Amino acid sequence: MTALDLPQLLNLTDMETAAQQIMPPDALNYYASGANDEHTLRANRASFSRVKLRPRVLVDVSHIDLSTEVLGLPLSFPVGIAPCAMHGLVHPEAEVATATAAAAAGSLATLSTMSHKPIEDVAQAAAGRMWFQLYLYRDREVSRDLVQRAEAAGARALVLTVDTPFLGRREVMLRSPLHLPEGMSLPNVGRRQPGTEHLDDLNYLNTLFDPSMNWRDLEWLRSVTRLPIVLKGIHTAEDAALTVESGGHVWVSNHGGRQLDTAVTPLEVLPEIVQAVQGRAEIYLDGGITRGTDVLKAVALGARAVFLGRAPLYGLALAGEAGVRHTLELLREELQLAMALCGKVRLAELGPDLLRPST
Ligand SMILES: Cc1cc2nc3c(=O)[nH]c(=O)nc-3n(C[C@H](O)[C@H](O)[C@H](O)COP(=O)(O)O)c2cc1C
Ligand SMILES: CCCCC(=O)C(=O)O
Repeated sequence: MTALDLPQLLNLTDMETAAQQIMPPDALNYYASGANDEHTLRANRASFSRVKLRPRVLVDVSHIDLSTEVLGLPLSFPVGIAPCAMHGLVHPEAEVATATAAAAAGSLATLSTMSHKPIEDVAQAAAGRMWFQLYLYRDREVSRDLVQRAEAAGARALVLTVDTPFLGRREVMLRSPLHLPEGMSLPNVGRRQPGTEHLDDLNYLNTLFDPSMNWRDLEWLRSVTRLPIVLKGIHTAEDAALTVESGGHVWVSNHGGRQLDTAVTPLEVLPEIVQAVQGRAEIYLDGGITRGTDVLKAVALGARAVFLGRAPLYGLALAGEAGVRHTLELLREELQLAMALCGKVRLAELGPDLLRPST
């Protein structure tokens, strides 16, 4: 598909369907899968449609302002790109294309530890609009080096993923293991350790993560960086409170349904998390966002911004940077219209009164 064909794709689901028709089977299995029975994967999307909107009328909506700030960085609308591993499975420009698109849209890209492109190249493309996601390795020296490279390259925050002591059980991947194509190495992962030849690529990466990671490791992380720290994978008020006490920001996520199946969905726990945080930290959310109204609902319940996981990957698979741009622009247009139809002109006007919970 070329950039010229993109306007035929009217929404993120059209893009997903089109991308899935052209993606290599390995990439499709890896991107689309969730854990176990995929209940949580489906529930993430369903949680948005269950919440109904209470629009107000007779408001002058001729000018709508979608702008916001995350950790002091201005965003043209409250949507960023979540960290996803291995963009190179679907496009040779990989994370560089994604970051370029995010920068052009006035958005923000979070670079995964498991990227195909080096941190410095992506940071340059992101032009200051990049966060770096960290998987804490057993080998702390490797993690320290990654953190310091990200900081030196201009990352604006560190996103520590806390829901992945071990990778979830994605049965699609067990049936059809991922083998990275020859020459497609991950620059933030050193040479493969001898004695691991029997493991497929995902299972090998899994062995690098440190399952002993706990709250005390945040002190170590703080000692090696001055960047703000965001904890990604918070599901409960209890952990949100601990995050704030440790000086971090809260990213509500169940990893796109890829970790603990039947875990709570981000939208349904957002109210308890907002109450626990009490304005002391920023709160973000990801999982299942495909519509402007989804963004609106998350912001109305207290998220400062939301992040997209799979959707930009489908855009990238279809048309590289232009495809990711299209994903972001569709969502921006939908959000703008949803604001107008709700009688709201600024994000600060969105609150729980806009919503009617499911009965
Ligand atoms: C293919 C794929 C790779 C992912 N890789 C990472 C990763 O490297 N680090 C991380 O913290 N989260 C990772 N995630 C989780 C996403 O950051 C995000 O939480 C999730 O995809 C959001 O749900 P959505 O796909 O429904 O938007 C990955 C998700 C997918 C689909
Ligand atoms: C070993 C890479 C893990 C990436 C990840 O977080 C995911 O696939 O969900």
